Amino acid sequence: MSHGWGYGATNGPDFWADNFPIANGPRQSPINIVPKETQYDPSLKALKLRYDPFNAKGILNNGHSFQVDFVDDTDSSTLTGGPVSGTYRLRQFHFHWGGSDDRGSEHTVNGIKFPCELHLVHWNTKYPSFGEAADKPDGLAVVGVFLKIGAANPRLQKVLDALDVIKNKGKQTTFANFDAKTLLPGSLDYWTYDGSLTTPPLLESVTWIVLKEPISVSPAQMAKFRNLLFTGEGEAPCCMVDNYRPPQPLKGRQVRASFK
Ligand SMILES: NS(=O)(=O)c1ccc(C(=O)NCCc2c[nH]cn2)cc1
Ligand SMILES: [Cu+2]
Ligand SMILES: [Zn+2]
Repeated sequence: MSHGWGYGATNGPDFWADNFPIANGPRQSPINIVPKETQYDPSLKALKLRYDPFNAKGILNNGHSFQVDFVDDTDSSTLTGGPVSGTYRLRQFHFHWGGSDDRGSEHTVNGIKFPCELHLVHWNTKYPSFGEAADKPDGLAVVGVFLKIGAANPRLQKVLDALDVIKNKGKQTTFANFDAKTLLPGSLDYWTYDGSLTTPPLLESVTWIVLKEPISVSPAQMAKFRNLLFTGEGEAPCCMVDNYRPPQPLKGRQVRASFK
């Protein structure tokens, strides 16, 4: 992906508004979630995530994170229920992480940063494709999962073991037969709010569904994330770390909770 934006001192989040003025829009993401200020909404449905491992396709270093892409030409890996109506198809998942365990997540809870955050990206099948859905107010639904330091998470291992071959920007490899459901915590209790992509083009098209329960990751596993490079082969190497946007103004938005 050749794009000028990044997370560096001269092209990071503070500069994104220069080329993407929506960066200062009314429904930007991520946000700081203050549980005491969220509103329990009994009308919110349970989140229904049905993922078919057969849909996993490949894993790519796109120069700002790495993503696992899914075949999304049928309704075999979907998100339904929760705060959304209709059917959303899983397109990809990716992560954001820090250079050390004290930072890395995009959403924060009571101002607390987690070392890493997983995003499972889905698009609304009322539109013909991801590209068509990406700029519609109800086009995307992203499930956010916090990772907190603890015991090594065996479910992450297959993803982490693939990172050695996609160290540089633009590298990709096949990634078959992966069940993304194994990355989810035991509880699907969530907070939800209307937001945006957290990277340029920062489109205000995302219904955010942030799970309350984190999954675990060990320090050694975090080191594997930090082994990736923002840079392409032959360029001066720059470690892929701190690829997170800080929380954005709530601007009057309500954050609803699916649980008491
Ligand atoms: N962090 S997030 O809000 O979940 C998120 C999810 C998806 C995209 C996305 O599809 N971006 C458009 C095209 C592109 C450019 N570079 C790589 N993909 C960006 C951010
Ligand atoms: Cu890109
Ligand atoms: Zn993301």
